[in-house]
Amino acid sequence: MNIVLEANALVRIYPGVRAVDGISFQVESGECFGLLGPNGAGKTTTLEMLEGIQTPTSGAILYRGRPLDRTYAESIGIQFQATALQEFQTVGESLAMFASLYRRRADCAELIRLCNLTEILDRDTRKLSGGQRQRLLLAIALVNDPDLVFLDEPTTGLDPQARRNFWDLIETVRGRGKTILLTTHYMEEAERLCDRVAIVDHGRIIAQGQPHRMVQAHFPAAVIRLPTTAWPATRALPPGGIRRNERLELYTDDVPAMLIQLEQSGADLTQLRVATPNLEDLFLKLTGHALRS
Ligand SMILES: Nc1ncnc2c1ncn2[C@@H]1O[C@H](COP(=O)(O)OP(=O)(O)OP(=O)(O)O)[C@@H](O)[C@H]1O
Repeated sequence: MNIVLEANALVRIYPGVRAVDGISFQVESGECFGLLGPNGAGKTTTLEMLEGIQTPTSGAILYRGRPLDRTYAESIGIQFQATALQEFQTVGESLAMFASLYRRRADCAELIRLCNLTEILDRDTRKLSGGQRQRLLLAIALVNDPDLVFLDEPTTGLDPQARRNFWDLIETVRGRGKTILLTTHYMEEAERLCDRVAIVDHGRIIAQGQPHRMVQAHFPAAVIRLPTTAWPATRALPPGGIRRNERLELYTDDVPAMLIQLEQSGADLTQLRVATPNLEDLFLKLTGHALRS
């Protein structure tokens, strides 16, 4: 296992807030590692410590086995949640300006192709759509050809199509051997992009591992959902059945047997849905509250 980045018992206390409360994980070379959690969980604060922008209150960070030093900034690329772009600059000028800040540089023409910026190179950066802006910010994060790339909620605010396009782009970047550490509060994003995720809540990691394995470890293979009105009011719920947000949920490894049982109980199956449990279900199970409020 080739560990690129290591967070050991990181703590960050702001006045009155324990934003990060003892977070530890390791990021392996070439993987996409995700910090998944709701707003305010402490993801950005954790990322900023790992980027060398914030100093931990306590704990240690190692890059390739050593404490962060002055050369670290040359090895990493950062896509911030909000980057102020210089006004009155085009996309091309903006990229060139950021490139000039580094000794090590990516091939700019290649970067422009990769991030699909060719058509908008001469556009004023204030006139970009959400997706175009994120592609430019990713190009800026890659401008020094970093080994390790930090993406802080890279698709927040994008429409579903732009989000999917951006996921493809992140996968291409990862396919080129970059190690990626991203934060997200989108479960689908973590499941689609991340080799491993750490689920963060109230400044702590409550579970970490490969998304599908984490879900498998906590749930049977399927979840059957019915409106609560579909269940006969006078009958007790089947074993393991739970009521949640006007819905009845039944987790099972044997869907046909459960369907027979439901039918025999007199349940109305017309609006029945069968789904595979996911990270969102896991978050709810572990914390008692939803990932997205
Ligand atoms: N500079 C600061 N001063 C005081 N409190 C802060 C500061 N920055 C963050 N916090 C608090 O620390 C906690 C964690 O915030 P953080 O931004 O790291 O969470 P997050 O998971 O990244 O959420 P978001 O998705 O909203 O960015 C929150 O309670 C937040 O209000």
